[in-house]
Amino acid sequence: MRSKICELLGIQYPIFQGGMAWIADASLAGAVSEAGGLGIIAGGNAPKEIVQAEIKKIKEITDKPFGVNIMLLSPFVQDIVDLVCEENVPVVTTGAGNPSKYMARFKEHNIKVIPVIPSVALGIRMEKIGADAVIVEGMEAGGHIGKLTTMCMVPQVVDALAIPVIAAGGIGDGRGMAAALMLGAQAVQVGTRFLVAKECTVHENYKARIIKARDIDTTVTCQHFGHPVRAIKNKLTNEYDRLEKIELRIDEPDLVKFDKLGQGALRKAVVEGDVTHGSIMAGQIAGLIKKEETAKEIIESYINETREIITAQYSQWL
Ligand SMILES: O=C(O)COc1ccc(-c2c[nH]c(CNC(=O)Nc3ncc(Sc4ccccn4)s3)n2)cc1
Repeated sequence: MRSKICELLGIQYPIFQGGMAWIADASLAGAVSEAGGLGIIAGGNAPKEIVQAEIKKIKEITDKPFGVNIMLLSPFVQDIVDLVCEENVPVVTTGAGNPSKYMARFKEHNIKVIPVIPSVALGIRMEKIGADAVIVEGMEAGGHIGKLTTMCMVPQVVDALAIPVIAAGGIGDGRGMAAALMLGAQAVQVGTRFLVAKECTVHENYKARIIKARDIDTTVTCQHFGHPVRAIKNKLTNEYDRLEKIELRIDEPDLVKFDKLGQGALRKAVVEGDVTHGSIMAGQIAGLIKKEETAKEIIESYINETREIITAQYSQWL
């Protein structure tokens, strides 16, 4: 199962692992790349030396292609841009903002640049300034999200752009992957399913909450204040809801309260395992995920299920 994206990046399978902040380290990304997908190390909000250590680790784990995700809200974004150029990182994905100001620098260093886009308009702008492909991430995804769904945004971006589209958001098995390919995507990006990969180093409490999650267990906080984020409901999201109800009634809402509530929340869940007061960022597809598997088992199940659906089941509709 090869696509233009596989040729472009030199990967065996058209499956990216999402560069999830605080979560996507060399252990997870290295295992994904070794299994034939594109492992992606998270830049997140981390300083240069932390991300540099993960890049050096992944180069020891695999000689296959890998990527680094640059989260454009990070206070260290310029340092991470310098780092991916210095370390000859082959692929960069970007999120949570517009990477236009760094694009020339990436292209000078022959880096393949694949921005996450929340709309057709930004996709058109990214194509114009030289993006190699775009990741269309629907609001079904975990973490920081846009407003459109994967099902609606993918075909519209496919029609609007000539460069390849990678679909992300709500793709939890071969059914979602087959659907994304039918919508015109050349590959998929998977986040939530890789949270329960054996090589993922998130706290076991975090993994347990994903496995236990039902379809209705995620919610979106800060829809009106700052950056909308999807996570599993807990005391933290309840506190966000309480604050939002109060601040919505005020002419000049106090955004500092929301920043304070969110500070360190993801680390609290990922590292300390505090799934009551920490932020358990996860997508709506968490309800489909029932067990921990290796990255290799996850990737092979996506590929085998997608092949089965497109060859066997698809013909019944002809
Ligand atoms: O036109 C513009 O400037 C706006 O452009 C964009 C707006 C949004 C996006 C976007 C949405 N989703 C993504 C990719 N996904 C993500 O970036 N997911 C994330 N999860 C947790 C994160 S950590 C965080 C979260 C919020 C605040 C601070 N830190 S980042 N990019 C991309 C571009």
